[in-house]
Amino acid sequence: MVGHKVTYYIFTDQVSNIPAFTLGTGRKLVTLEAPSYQRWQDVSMRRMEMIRDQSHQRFIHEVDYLVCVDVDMRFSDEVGVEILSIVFGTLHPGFYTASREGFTYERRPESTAYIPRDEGDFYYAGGFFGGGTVEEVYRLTNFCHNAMMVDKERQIEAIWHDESYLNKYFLYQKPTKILSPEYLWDNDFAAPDFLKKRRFVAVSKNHNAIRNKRALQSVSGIEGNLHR
Ligand SMILES: CC(=O)N[C@H]1[C@@H](OP(=O)(O)OP(=O)(O)OC[C@H]2O[C@@H](n3ccc(=O)[nH]c3=O)[C@H](O)[C@@H]2O)O[C@H](CO)[C@H](O)[C@@H]1O
Ligand SMILES: [Mn+2]
Repeated sequence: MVGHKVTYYIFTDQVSNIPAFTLGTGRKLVTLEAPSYQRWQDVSMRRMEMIRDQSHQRFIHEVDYLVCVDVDMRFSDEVGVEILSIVFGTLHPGFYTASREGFTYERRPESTAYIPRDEGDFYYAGGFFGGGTVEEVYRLTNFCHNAMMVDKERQIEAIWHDESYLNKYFLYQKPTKILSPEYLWDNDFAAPDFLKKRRFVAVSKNHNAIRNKRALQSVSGIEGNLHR
């Protein structure tokens, strides 16, 4: 977004571990302290609540467009104002050629994220959406958080967590723009010839090791006990 003003809001429960950055012209970094959750699923899902609350309290007063991304991603080519819209979604790099039956939507009717087998156009990635007027991001995150809370009461959690609720939201509230997997790539997938640019790429990591580390820390008491 060269030539535009950009504020990076980083949610973290480890504020003191954020390294010093040298930011380009017009860039600003704001750290927002986030609560800790023991389960990685909750860490991921509770982002909806945090974004919703900050949209209302802060973002609406500070920015024109709000884009929400995973933290374990790297910009590796241009991502400009072409992404902006009223609200955008991004095709998941694992499912852009899949048929409807192949989408990993939540299929249990008991869940608020449920999508019937004869519905749904695309499978959207949880890691890049918004982009978005703050009002629209508020609506989206508010829907997802409330749906998660209903499911929590029912003791059910959607198969792909926040991503499943996002897909449910976009089923009936269609995004006004859809980004191609150039905008959310993962090098674990074989790249097709037509993928000319990898603009925003998942950092390779050992999911299990990281998730088990969280679980182990909670057993040893660093993050509280294992009760959930
Ligand atoms: C690229 C992409 O579409 N990613 C989605 C995919 O996750 P991923 O497989 O990419 O999972 P992930 O480990 O990146 O977790 C999702 C995100 O939650 C946050 N986090 C998670 C764990 C933790 O200990 N600390 C922390 O900060 C962080 O922003 C992270 O990027 O599926 C998740 C739900 O299952 C989310 O929908 C992600 O958006
Ligand atoms: Mn991720």
